[in-house]
Amino acid sequence: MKILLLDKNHPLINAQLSEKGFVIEEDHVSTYSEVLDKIGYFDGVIIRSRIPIDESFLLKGKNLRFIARVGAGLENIDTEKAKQLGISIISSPEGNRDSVAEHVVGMLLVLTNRLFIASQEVKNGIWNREENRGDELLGKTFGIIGYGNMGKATAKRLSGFGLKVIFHDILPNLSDEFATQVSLDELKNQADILSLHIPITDDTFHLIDEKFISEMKKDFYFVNTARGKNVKTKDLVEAIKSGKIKGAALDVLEFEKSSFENLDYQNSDLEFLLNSEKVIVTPHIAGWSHQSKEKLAQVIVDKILREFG
Ligand SMILES: NC(=O)c1ccc[n+]([C@@H]2O[C@H](COP(=O)([O-])OP(=O)(O)OC[C@H]3O[C@@H](n4cnc5c(N)ncnc54)[C@H](O)[C@@H]3O)[C@@H](O)[C@H]2O)c1
Ligand SMILES: O=C(O)[C@H](O)CO
Repeated sequence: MKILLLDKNHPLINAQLSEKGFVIEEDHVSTYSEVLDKIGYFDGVIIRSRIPIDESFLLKGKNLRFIARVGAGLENIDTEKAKQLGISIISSPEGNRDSVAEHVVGMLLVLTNRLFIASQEVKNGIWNREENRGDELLGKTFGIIGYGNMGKATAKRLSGFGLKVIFHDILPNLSDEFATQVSLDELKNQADILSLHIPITDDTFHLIDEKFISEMKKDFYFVNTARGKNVKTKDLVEAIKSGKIKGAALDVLEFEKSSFENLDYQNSDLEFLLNSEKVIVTPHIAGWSHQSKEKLAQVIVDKILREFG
């Protein structure tokens, strides 16, 4: 089989698949239309986020048998059309869920213990203990929306903190030893911390908006490592200003360009988030550890070999 590798990834993908007789072409530079011109020659494509796999792409790829995404989110792929055309979609959330879960815990502790602000102050000659008292996690309720790979891995990591972990998911009967499934209303009633772990779809676009936030019974901390577009940023900003959201840890932002490689900085809501003491922001790196780079690659290779080897 001929496979087109469209993004830079761990070299083990190319090495292991070549060894098994797959013919690999690596192309990290061609534009969408240049890729379209040649996609008909390939049996499989491996991507991260550089090129959208839309209907035109899939129709041009007459020989395509699979699209493999090095990562979890599949919003960059027209999965419905692929299904209709009998093209397999392979993703690799098992490869970056540990990294995401550790990132959530890390961001949460930084936020609730004011670690970043306190450290910056000391470095700037300010010794301010009173304003930098931490807010303990012990006894709080951590509410997860979306209990798949990322949500579950996060719940597992939190079990040692004395938190009650609850979650809401559209699929039933997912409770386990780490967390208890509740209705969305119940989650809104109980949660002191809200963490998103849902995909971005038409149903989850701007799920967190003014209405949702106002229905949260308590003031709460907010963590988002899912997608920026799950949140209506204007409403998030208002809730931080009003104190309803006590602090936000954001790995993803609505203003990311599609390649996840930069931000659209021309926006006043973004400006607020970047300047607010109550907000910490990372550049879409929750699933981007040294280890996940290799694990994601290995998951992709193993799944391709299982199906097509
Ligand atoms: N920041 C990062 O680096 C990073 C890394 C990995 C994944 N992600 C994001 O996390 C998302 C989740 O990944 P995953 O592997 O856990 O996906 P998953 O499919 O394993 O789990 C998602 C869960 O959300 C549930 N869900 C869907 N819509 C819902 C809704 N409206 N309300 C409640 N639950 C709903 C699904 O039933 C499913 O159980 C990805 O789609 C991606 O956007 C981000
Ligand atoms: O979906 C994922 O795996 C990460 O967000 C990187 O795209």
